[in-house]
Amino acid sequence: MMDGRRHSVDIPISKTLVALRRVRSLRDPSTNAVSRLSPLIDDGDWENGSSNGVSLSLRFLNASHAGDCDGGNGFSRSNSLDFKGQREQETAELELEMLNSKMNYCGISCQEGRRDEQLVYSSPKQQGISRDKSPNESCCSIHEGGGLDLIAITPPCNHLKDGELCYLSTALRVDHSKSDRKLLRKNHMIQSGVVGDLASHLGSQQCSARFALEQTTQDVDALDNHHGCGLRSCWSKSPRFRESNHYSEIEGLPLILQHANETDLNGNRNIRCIGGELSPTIGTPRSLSVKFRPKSFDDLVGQNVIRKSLLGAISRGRISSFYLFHGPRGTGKTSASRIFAAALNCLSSLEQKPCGLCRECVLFFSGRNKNVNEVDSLRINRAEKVKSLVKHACIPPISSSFKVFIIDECQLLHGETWASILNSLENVSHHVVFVMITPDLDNLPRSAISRAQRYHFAKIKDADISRRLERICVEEGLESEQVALDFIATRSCGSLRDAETMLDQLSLLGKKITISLVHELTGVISDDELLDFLDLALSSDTSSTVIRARELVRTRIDPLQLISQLANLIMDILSGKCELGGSEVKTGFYNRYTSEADLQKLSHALGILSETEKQLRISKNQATWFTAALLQLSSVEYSPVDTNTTKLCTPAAVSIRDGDTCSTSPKGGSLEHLSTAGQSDDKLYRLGVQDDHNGTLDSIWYKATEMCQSSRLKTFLRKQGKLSSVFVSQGRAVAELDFHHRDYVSKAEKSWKLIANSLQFILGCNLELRINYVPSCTSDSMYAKLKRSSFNFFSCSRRIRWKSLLTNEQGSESDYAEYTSRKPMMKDQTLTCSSDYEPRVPPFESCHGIGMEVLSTLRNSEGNLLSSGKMLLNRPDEETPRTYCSRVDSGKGEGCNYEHLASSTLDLDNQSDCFPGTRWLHKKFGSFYAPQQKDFVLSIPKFKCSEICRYDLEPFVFSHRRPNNCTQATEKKCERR
Ligand SMILES: Nc1ncnc2c1ncn2[C@@H]1O[C@H](COP(=O)(O)OP(=O)(O)OP(=O)(O)O)[C@@H](O)[C@H]1O
Ligand SMILES: [Zn+2]
Repeated sequence: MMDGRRHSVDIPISKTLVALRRVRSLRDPSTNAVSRLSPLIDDGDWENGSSNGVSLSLRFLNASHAGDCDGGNGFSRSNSLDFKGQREQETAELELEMLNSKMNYCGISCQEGRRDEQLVYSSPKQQGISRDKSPNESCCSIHEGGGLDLIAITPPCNHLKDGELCYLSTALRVDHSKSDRKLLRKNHMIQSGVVGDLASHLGSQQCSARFALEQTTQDVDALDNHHGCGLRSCWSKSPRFRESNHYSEIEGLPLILQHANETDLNGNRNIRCIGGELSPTIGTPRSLSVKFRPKSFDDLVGQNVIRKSLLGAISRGRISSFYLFHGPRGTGKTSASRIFAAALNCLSSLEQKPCGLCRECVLFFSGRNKNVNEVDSLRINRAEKVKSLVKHACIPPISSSFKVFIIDECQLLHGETWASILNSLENVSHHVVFVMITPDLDNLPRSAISRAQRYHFAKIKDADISRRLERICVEEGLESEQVALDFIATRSCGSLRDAETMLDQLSLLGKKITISLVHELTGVISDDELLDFLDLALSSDTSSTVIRARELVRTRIDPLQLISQLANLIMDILSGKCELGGSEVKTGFYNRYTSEADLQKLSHALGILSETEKQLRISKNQATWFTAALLQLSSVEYSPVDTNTTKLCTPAAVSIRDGDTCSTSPKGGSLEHLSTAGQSDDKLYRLGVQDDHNGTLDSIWYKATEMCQSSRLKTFLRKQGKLSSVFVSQGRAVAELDFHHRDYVSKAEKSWKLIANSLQFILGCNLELRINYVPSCTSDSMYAKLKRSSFNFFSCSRRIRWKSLLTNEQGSESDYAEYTSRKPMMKDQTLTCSSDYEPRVPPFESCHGIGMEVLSTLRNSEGNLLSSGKMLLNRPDEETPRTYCSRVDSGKGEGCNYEHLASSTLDLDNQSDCFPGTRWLHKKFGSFYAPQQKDFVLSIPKFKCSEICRYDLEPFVFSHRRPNNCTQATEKKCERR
């Protein structure tokens, strides 16, 4: 064993002597550690290794050191994993690469005892390649015709214990001859690479040998640190690394991002994990999320299917050339892409990849693997850049199995860039893999999406996030309350990065992470406080509610935040997420709100809050809106008949229409009394109606017409029009304006905007205006009936409803269709569809898919509400989308096909082309199903219907829950979607 370790190096003698001197000069003054080398060097044999060189063989001092290192079987018994299997090919590739680049290249390899061999690479100028095969010898050999200084250091591995890593480092000093330097400069090549990194792992013993050879125009030190091997004390510096990157060097621009710091950290941390030690060179990570970035698939939280699928692809060797990782932010897409890249090149024969030990892994995690590139998606938008990238991609990888391009935020790529990359996919080598990452799949070209293997990174479950935070707290030595971590998890909306960032911030406070601390930091109130507050708001104690609301707003809480907290809380209650138990406040609350009526009250409250949330976003006077909304919460009363509908066209309304001032407009009364006759169960209330109006419809109409600039119009409206009803409910008014002639209706519609604005001004709240044709001879009861069966969805104005009123009392859809106006009712209007939601089983269909009731509101370009309605969407499956809508004013669960409804209410000339009803809805809503997520946002792109009118659709905000009667089969469908 004494001679068992022998590093044989062939170098010119003159250079060798210089090298020796340099070795001594490299003594670490703090530890004097280089002195350990002296015996090695002293013990070295100088041999003539080639015709014009000298071979330097270095032996381990004694066999026991080596034995310590390899567990008694010699270092040569190291397990080099797959490294051997690929070495020959790689060797050839490396040689080729080096020869091509006219570089002198030195190779060092560490071998198993069975197949010890010495690989030496040299440029054509060099005198030869020596292969020295001597069992039980670990050799380093270098030929360098042009002059080479070499220092070989073999640390005495006498401190190794089981499970520790031992790094055998070889430091080489390479001086190129002047001519070589010139050559290098000429070629603008700076080459560095690790020729041989061998990590060995055998049983409980881990012994990793790492050889680094870096060849640059300057001196290069390849260093490694480790406790136990004493190398850390030998070399106090971290490895100096000069990135080699053909692509960026060719371009002169660093298109390929190298996260030097981060990957360094990664690398060090990875080594630390394996070896169980902290690297002394590690800098302090900038954040917890950087520090705890997953390094293996096992570290990836909550993405099990993706992990299995990617590992399966690797183990079966079925690697696609184009992957697309998409999903919400902070869910691990970037991390997974890096792990995948590492796993693709990992040399381990084990299933678990990346192993973190093999040469490729070590290179990768130290950020030195030139075959894994992160590309700046903005920069490659330039034609020449993408061309160059594609060119680079066409060159097969040299030393690794795969060349991987990771393009983050690929939604920023231009169409031409996509085209170039996609076109190149067929030409690139089988060993090139593109991993595109985006949080926004909708903004990618269809051609890209369809060609990629897509992986959706779902939001991470709160429980998983909480567990991860707990682990981080343990590792970081942070004291924390479980409930605080749970709260952070809930607040982070499925993004682990958000959660980690919040934890990071909290950790800076240097205190135990408690729930109150979290509340303080995030500016929210606790659940108990919130429940108390909700309780108060739902009670009729107006003054206490206002006082408390003011208090909260004045102190610390943002109204918008509070509204959304309240909405979330109500949603949790309605969905049964808040279970009985917990604090006293909670129990008390749940005990009080158990009946159907209470739940309805809550769902009404949810509607109000959601509406208010929208108002708050655009309002400067948030506190007022906030308080007004709170006061509305208590106004909602349970109506067992139909609590979800706003009564617009009821017999009561007819009586109002007739100016039943007794019941509709008491003296000096306010609008809240206008329509209460016969509907005591639906308490309507007034919002902002000015008191100087006497409240009668006639007076309102008079005031409104007063505002008309044109006297002709004023006269016309006063003479022919009649304000038949005004209802104010939940902060918005619905006004019905009747005309006895169709031509008048048309004329009035031309000025609908003006009328709506005037009424809005008078009433002081949002308004939905309906212009109706009512034949003068229609009786009240008939009128009421007809109105009840009319459709009022998306209506900003109505015109002829029933032509044959006198002959056909009931009317029919064909009548309706026949007399629906063929002219656009709105021009250049902005239609804003905002949605609330209430999962409801379609009343007219059994639940095939997901039923969802959507409250859609129509606003004008000023943001004022013109119309609102509820529609019930039910999409049974992908192939046969069916969308239904229930009429807002029917109240009986009547539904109609949306296509019909859309065309009828929107009154378009050519509905099939311009507004293809169901198809439109399907197109717009088709992508919004994300049942696995509780809340999601649907962004609807601008929808243009150029010939008829313009409708801009604002983003929808949905919260989705499944209908109660969703069967198991349906559930499965839901899941799939
Ligand atoms: N699934 C996960 N498992 C473990 N850690 C995660 C996971 N997702 C996110 N993280 C944490 O969040 C940080 C950021 O993750 P990553 O960059 O991979 O997310 P991303 O989905 O790519 O986000 P973005 O779309 O914003 O780029 C990681 O460093 C890690 O600490
Ligand atoms: Zn590996």
